[in-house]
Amino acid sequence: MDANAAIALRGVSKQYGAVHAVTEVDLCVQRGEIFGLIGHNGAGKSTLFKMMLGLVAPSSGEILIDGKSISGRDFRATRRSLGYLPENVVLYDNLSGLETLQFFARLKGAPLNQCQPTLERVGLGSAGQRPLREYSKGMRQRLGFAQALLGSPRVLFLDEPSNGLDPQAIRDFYATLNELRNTGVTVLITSHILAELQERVDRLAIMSAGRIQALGTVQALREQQQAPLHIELVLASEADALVASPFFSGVPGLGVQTTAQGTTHSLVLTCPRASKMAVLGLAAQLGSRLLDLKIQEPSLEDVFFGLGDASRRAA
Ligand SMILES: Nc1ncnc2c1ncn2[C@@H]1O[C@H](COP(=O)(O)OP(=O)(O)OP(=O)(O)O)[C@@H](O)[C@H]1O
Repeated sequence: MDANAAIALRGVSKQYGAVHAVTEVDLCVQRGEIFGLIGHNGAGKSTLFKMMLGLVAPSSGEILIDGKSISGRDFRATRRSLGYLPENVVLYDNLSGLETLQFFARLKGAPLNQCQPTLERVGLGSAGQRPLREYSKGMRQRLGFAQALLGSPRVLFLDEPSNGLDPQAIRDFYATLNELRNTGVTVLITSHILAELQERVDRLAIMSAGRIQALGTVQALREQQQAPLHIELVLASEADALVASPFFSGVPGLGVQTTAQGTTHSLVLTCPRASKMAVLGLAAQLGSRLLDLKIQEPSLEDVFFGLGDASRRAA
């Protein structure tokens, strides 16, 4: 167990009666990492978050945040350096955005003069005086993010933070996370929008039925799973003839599909990683018949579904 890590878990489990919400989780998140946690509904992500925050006691196992045990006496001080955006943040409609942040700042012991700059940081600078009943869903979510940022946390736990955000707001949100990461802040984030996480996390864990099924960078997970690549060959002449010919038949495990759009014909090859160079070598032999070549890595969604039924199981 790495006591220098921002977050270290060993053998962490949580049972609610007969329900095994989290089972034997080992995890280590380094300082300054943006770490994603994905999994089906009921996989145990929120429970894991709540245990790391000290809000729910583990049934067994050990959790260190910044080297401090969450069950230790000095965890109260560590807790002040944590920020949490819950999946459903409860807000009071009659308070303004600024009053809401001031309320959370008092609870957290954060300086009140951080509230207005934090509102500005999440793009709500001019909406601070308006009551929350006038806020849109996305504005509420930004305000939830703002309260998580109060007190300049060293570790941020964000449970589905981009819910209800428009594309520009999602960009702004991740730009803020990158700025925070550059100052050494550690970010744990859950999302069901895998395409959004794919380019934005340093590493991630895939949870299923309370357990971590896979862990690593997106690229490492692709390789672990041996998820196939898609290689598209755009051809000058009709592709069908090429499929009929034994051109690619020597490459093991290759799936071949033809597509046609107007006068352009393409071959889409589903290619095992190990056969990539063999396919590229053959493609080079097509000479001027090959107009273009596109290689598409499997998406995080492909990796997720590649884990089989377990990754899709709902509670
Ligand atoms: N307070 C509780 N009492 C009993 N069971 C609970 C409690 N909280 C969670 N569970 C159960 O623990 C399991 C994990 O739930 P959890 O909320 O951690 O999943 P999740 O991965 O966050 O799901 P989602 O993606 O739907 O938010 C589920 O079976 C859930 O019903």
